Amino acid sequence: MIVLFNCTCAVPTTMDSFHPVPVKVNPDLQKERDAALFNPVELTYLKDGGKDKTERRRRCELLAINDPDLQHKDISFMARNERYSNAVRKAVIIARKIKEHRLTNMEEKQLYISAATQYDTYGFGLHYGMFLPALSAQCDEEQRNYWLPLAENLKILGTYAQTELGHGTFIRGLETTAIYDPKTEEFVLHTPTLSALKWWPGNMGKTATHAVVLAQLYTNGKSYGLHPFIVQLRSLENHQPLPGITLGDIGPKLGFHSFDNGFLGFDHVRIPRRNMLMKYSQVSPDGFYIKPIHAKLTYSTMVEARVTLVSDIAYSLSQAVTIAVRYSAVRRQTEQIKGVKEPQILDYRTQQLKLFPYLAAAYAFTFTSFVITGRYIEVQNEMNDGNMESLSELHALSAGLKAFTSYVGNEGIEVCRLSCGGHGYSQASGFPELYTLTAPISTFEGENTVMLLQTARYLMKCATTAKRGLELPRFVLYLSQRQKGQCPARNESDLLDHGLLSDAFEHRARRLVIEAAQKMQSNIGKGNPQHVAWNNCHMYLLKAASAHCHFYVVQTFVKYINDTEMSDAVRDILTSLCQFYALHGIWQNAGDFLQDGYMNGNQLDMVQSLVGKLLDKIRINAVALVDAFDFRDEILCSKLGKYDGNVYEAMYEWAKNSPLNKTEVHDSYNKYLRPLMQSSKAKL
Ligand SMILES: CCCCCCCCCCCCCCCC(=O)SCCNC(=O)CCNC(=O)[C@H](O)C(C)(C)COP(=O)(O)OP(=O)(O)OC[C@H]1O[C@@H](n2cnc3c(N)ncnc32)[C@H](O)[C@@H]1OP(=O)(O)O
Ligand SMILES: Cc1cc2nc3c(=O)[nH]c(=O)nc-3n(C[C@H](O)[C@H](O)[C@H](O)COP(=O)(O)OP(=O)(O)OC[C@H]3O[C@@H](n4cnc5c(N)ncnc54)[C@H](O)[C@@H]3O)c2cc1C
Repeated sequence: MIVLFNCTCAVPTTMDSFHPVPVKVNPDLQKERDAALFNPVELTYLKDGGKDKTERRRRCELLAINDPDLQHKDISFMARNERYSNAVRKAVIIARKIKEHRLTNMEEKQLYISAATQYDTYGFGLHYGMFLPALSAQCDEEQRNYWLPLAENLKILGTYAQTELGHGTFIRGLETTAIYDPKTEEFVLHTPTLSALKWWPGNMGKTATHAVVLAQLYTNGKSYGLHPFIVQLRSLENHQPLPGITLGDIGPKLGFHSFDNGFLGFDHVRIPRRNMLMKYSQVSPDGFYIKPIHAKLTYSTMVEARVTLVSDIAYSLSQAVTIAVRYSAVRRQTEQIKGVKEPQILDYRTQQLKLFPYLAAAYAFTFTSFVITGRYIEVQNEMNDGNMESLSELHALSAGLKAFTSYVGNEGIEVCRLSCGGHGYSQASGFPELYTLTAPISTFEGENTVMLLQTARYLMKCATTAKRGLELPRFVLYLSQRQKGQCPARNESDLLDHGLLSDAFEHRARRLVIEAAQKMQSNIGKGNPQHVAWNNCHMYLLKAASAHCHFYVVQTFVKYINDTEMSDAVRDILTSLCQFYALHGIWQNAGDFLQDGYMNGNQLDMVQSLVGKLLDKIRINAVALVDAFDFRDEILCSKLGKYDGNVYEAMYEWAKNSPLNKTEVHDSYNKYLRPLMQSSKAKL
C-alpha cells in the first residue's frame, strides 16, 4: 500500500506561523503555546537573519513540500534497494526543479534540497557536498572552465575518493599511487594492495561517473605526497566501469541506507597530465614538480566540509529537541495524587534535566555556526588573495568545533530518543533516521578524537608563542592573558552575570591548555621522543582542546546576545538559556572548576541551585523555544513531534501502513506456524 506524506498544501498557513492551521490542537500543547512569555516567530526571524530571510526559507521549503512529484511512501517501509532507487529518482527531480524554480543562490538550493530529501540522504550529496567544492578549490582557471560547467550541469556526477580500506585518518599513509609518465604525459593510477582500495566514498558504489581521487604523486622517481586528481570511473554511454577500474557498493551500514558508499580499485589506469588538479601544485609536461605555497592546501576541501558540519549538527539537534519537547508536553504518565490527571512528563525535573541542556546547546551551536561560517568566508577571501596566514587557525577551529559539537549532538539526539520512552524507539518517532544520519559526523571528515588532537596541537604551539610574549590570533588571545585568581561570585545573582560565566570558561580553558603544555614539556624533559610524549599526554591534550571549544561556544553565545538587536522578551529568554548552558556546563564539569581552587564548594552549590531555578524559566517557554526552530511536520518527519500534538492518532495511522499489515494472515502462518501448531496439538 502506498502512503503519501500528509500533503497539507491545501490548508492555509497564517502569516506568522509556517504551519497549516490544524483542525484540532492537543490542548496540552495549546496551553504551552498560550503560556509562553515571548513570541516564537521573533526568535525564528532572528535565527534566520531577518523576517525576509525566514519568508524566503519558507517559500523554498514549501516549493519542495507541496510538490506531488517529490511525494512517496515512508522510507521506513522501504528495503535498501528501493531506498537507493528512490533517492536517485528524487535527486534527479530535485535537479530539474531547482532549474524550473530558478533557484540560483546556493543557500536557496540547500534549503530546497533539505526540504525535498526530508530525513533521507540526498542522492547527489557527495557531488554537491564534496566533489564540486573540491573542484572549485583545487582546479586552476583553465580546469575550472572545463570541469565546473560539466559538474554544475550534472553532465558528470562526482564523489570524493580519499579514504582507503587501510587508512582513513592517517592520510599521509594512503597507498594509491599516481606515477607520472612524461613519455605519454599521463599519470598512471594504481591500487598496489588490498588495503589501498578506496573504501567509503559516498555515491561511489553505483552513482558517480567521476571522482576526485587523492593519490601519492610520483614524478621523476621522487614521491611528493598526496595530491588530487580527477578520474572518470564509468562510461558516460552505459555507466559500465571503465577498463582497469573496479567499483562496487560496500554493503549495508548502521544508517545511510539510501547511500551507495563504495569501493574503488585502479589497475594501472592512465589519465591525462591535466587531470591533476593544479591550482596549488603542478607537474610540467617534462615531469618537473612545482610545490604549493602551503603544504596542507590539498586538505582544504575537508576544512570547508567541517565548517558545514557544525551547522548540520545544530540543525539535527534542533530537530531532536523539537520532537522530544513537544512529545513531553502531550505525554502524561504516573498519577501523583489519586484521581488527579497524571502530569505532563515535561513537568518532571529529570525530564527537564535531560532535554533543556540540549535545547540550550541547539541554540548555542546555531549561533556558533554563524560565527565559524563567517570566519571561513573571511579566511577564504584572504587565501584567494594569496595570504595563507590564517589557514592553520581555521583548521584548528573547524576541526575542534566539528568534534565538540558532534559529540554533544550525537549524545543529545540519543538522550532525546530515550526521553520519549518506548515510542522513541519506533521509526515513527523520527529518531532512528535522525540518529543514524547524524552519528557518522563524529567519524567522517576526521574522526573526532583525532580532530580534537589537531586542535590541541595548535593550542600547544599557541601556548609556547604566548610564553614568548609574541602575538596570537584573536580566538586564542586569551592564552596570553594572566590567570585571574579566584571566581569572584559571592551570591547567585553574581553567577548569572554573562561576563563572569564566560570568564570562568576562559579560566578553565587557559588552565587546561597550559597544564597540557607543561605535561608535554616534562614528558619531553624526561627524554621521551615527541610522539611518545604526545601519546603519554593524550588525556590532557584532549581535555584542553575540548575546554577550548566549550569556552568558544559559551563566549559566542554571550557575544551574540550582547551584539544582536532583539525584543526584551526574546532577550530575556535567550539570556536564561545562555545562563543555563554555561551553568549546566560548570555543574557537569565541576571537577575542572574546583581542581585549582578557581571555584569553591559554596559556589558550586549556588551553581547547582541556579540550574534548578532556571529549569522553571525554560519550562514555561520550552514549547515556544522549539516552535521557533520552525520545522514543518513534513521536514521533521516525526509522529511524536507533530505541530498539532495529535500523537496517538498519528502513530496508529502510521502503524496501519506497515507492510506486515497488508494481509490479516501472513504467509509465514501457512508455511511455518500452522504445521508447528498442528503437530503440537497432536502431541497434547
Ligand atoms: C547543495 C549542497 C547540498 C549538500 C549536501 C551535503 C550532503 C553531504 C553528505 C556528506 C556525506 C559525508 C561525507 C564524508 C566525506 C569524508 O569523510 S572525506 C574523508 C575525510 N577524511 C579526513 O577527514 C581525514 C582526517 N585526517 C586528516 O585530516 C589528516 O590526516 C590529519 C589528521 C589532519 C593529519 O595530517 P598530517 O598530514 O599527518 O599532518 P600532521 O603531521 O599531523 O601535521 C599537522 C599539520 O598540518 C596542519 N593541517 C592539518 N590539516 C590541515 C588542514 N585541513 N588545513 C590546514 N592545515 C592543516 C596542521 O595545522 C599542522 O600544522 P603544523 O602544526 O605542522 O604547523
Ligand atoms: C558514513 C560515512 C561516509 C563516509 N564518506 C566518505 C567519503 O565520501 N569519502 C571518503 O574519502 N571517506 C569517507 N568516509 C570515511 C571517513 O572519512 C573515515 O572513516 C574517517 O576519516 C575516520 O578514519 P578511519 O576510518 O581510518 O578511522 P581510524 O583512524 O581507524 O579510527 C579508529 C580509532 O583509532 C583512533 N585513532 C586513529 N588515529 C589516531 C591518532 N593519531 N591518535 C589517537 N587516536 C587515533 C580513533 O580515535 C578511533 O578511535 C566515510 C565514513 C563514513 C562512516
